[in-house]
Amino acid sequence: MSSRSWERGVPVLVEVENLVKSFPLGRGGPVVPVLRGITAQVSPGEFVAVVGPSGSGKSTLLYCMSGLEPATAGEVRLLGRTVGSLSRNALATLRRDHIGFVFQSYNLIPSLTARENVALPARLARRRISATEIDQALADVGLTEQASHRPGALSGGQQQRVALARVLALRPDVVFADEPTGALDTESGAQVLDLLAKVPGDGRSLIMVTHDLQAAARADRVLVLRDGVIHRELDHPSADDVFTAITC
Ligand SMILES: Nc1ncnc2c1ncn2[C@@H]1O[C@H](COP(=O)(O)OP(=O)(O)OP(=O)(O)O)[C@@H](O)[C@H]1O
Repeated sequence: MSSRSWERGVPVLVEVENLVKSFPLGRGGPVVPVLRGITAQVSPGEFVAVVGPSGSGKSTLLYCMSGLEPATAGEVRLLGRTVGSLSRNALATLRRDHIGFVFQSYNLIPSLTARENVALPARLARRRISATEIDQALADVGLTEQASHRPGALSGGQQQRVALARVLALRPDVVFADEPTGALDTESGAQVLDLLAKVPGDGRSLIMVTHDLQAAARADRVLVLRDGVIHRELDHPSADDVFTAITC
């Protein structure tokens, strides 16, 4: 890469350069490109939304950016480390210590209480996290009273807030969110979005895939994907701007 941003003294948390990702079309079928040369950077404190038509490659971009999916070609750097050159363990450690994920499906363990679900990743990662920190994470998402409830006794919005508390308790530098409000009603979705929107305010970055124009309009920057390339990039757009960029 010609001018690495951190070499110029500009902190960048996530950087992709000419990212290409291809998948085989069915078993033994031809390999088709889904991402066809994407270059983007995300700085600390930024909220970046990724929008675009269904199948344009939004989730694939998120998974490649976060190191969950290997790139077919091009470079992905997380906190200045080139993902493709890391060992599987080093990548897992980097993700564990710096990255958080929020999915549309909350992925909570049904047999564990909200508090236990929040504590689990830290325990698995052998990270010290106090009971006070766990309680604070649940309080931050407004679920103090539900701390001992199991997911089955919580609404979808509450479950997503537990999932968010689970991520935020580990204080990741970058939070990746894939349609985090996609399964929620308007009010629950707005609550989850309000909480997510605080992440960049705390100096961390939030990268969120969404179909929700209003949600995208809260981002500092919106990447509009079409057919696996960045079709438009918008700064502080309105929901109407986002709609126009997706459809035109
Ligand atoms: N693991 C995979 N194997 C094969 N093809 C895949 C895989 N993951 C994604 N694809 C294909 O890549 C294309 C883009 O998928 P992706 O989920 O990234 O799009 P998207 O923009 O997030 O779509 P949506 O808005 O519907 O969620 C689709 O055609 C999809 O079928």
